Amino acid sequence: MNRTAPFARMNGLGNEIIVADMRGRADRVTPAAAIALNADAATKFDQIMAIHDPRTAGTINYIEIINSDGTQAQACGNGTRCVVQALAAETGQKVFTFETVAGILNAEEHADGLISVDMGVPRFGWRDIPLAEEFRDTRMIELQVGPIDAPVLHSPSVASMGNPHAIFWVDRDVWSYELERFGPLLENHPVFPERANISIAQVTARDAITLRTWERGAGLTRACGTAACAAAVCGARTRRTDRKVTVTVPGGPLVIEWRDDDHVVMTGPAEWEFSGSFDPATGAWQRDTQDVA
Ligand SMILES: N[C@H](CCC[C@H](N)C(=O)O)C(=O)O
Repeated sequence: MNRTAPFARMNGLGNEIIVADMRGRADRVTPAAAIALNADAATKFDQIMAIHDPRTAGTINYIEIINSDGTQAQACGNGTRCVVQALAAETGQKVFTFETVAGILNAEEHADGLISVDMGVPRFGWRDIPLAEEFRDTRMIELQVGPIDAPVLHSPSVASMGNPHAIFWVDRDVWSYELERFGPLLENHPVFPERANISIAQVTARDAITLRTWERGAGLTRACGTAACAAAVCGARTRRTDRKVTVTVPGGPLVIEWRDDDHVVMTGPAEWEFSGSFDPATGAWQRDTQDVA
């Protein structure tokens, strides 16, 4: 087996993604390789989307998701759009069915280049999020954090899109909160036994949310697709928003629709940056010469 595997450096609304082509290989991207790639400014990433051979009939690939701290994630919306764009460019296919830890995802690249991913169904039970104790109403759980000299975050909605999310609703500009200070405290709060992605959401219309996210295992990112989905379904559950909303994250807008069949469909862009090859065991990499501008 060749020591190195191809990769594409991409982004989904600024969420920095490495799409690693692990097809035809028996090995996996190691946490050490992820941490080494993230330590290099040129390949610093939020998530690695490792494309493996299919594990379930009817799917074309199994996608393993690794956060920049080396931990595994069950779902990644922006990264899935990057995988779709990379495979569409390679194969000419426009419709895809992937398997991830969170389940089977269907996706499509549209003629305008935007990509829609069916992110599956949201889960709201306290055991599904998961939470460390029983909360009967996950539309709002009692959780408070924040020093007395700053706006306090409290009473989040919680949901799972395969990965855990807490959405703190605010009525001030989302940039007026020190998410870099509160984020790690909340990510690691004991109420979240598997940690959690922490978002601040401001509803600006029945069909519009502004969102910032401190991601589990990655920190502040310019976009979090599953958080946008979680904010959309929690907005509808708490009657703040309709079931189709535009969620504007620092990197740009995502359109999220919580369909009547309970599936959540996210639509947005993906962008290729450069390609290279890397050693999945160590993270040593080199850029492809032909794409150097
Ligand atoms: N940090 C997340 C995974 C990536 C989510 C985000 N990048 C997205 O686009 O959904 C977690 O550990 O659950």
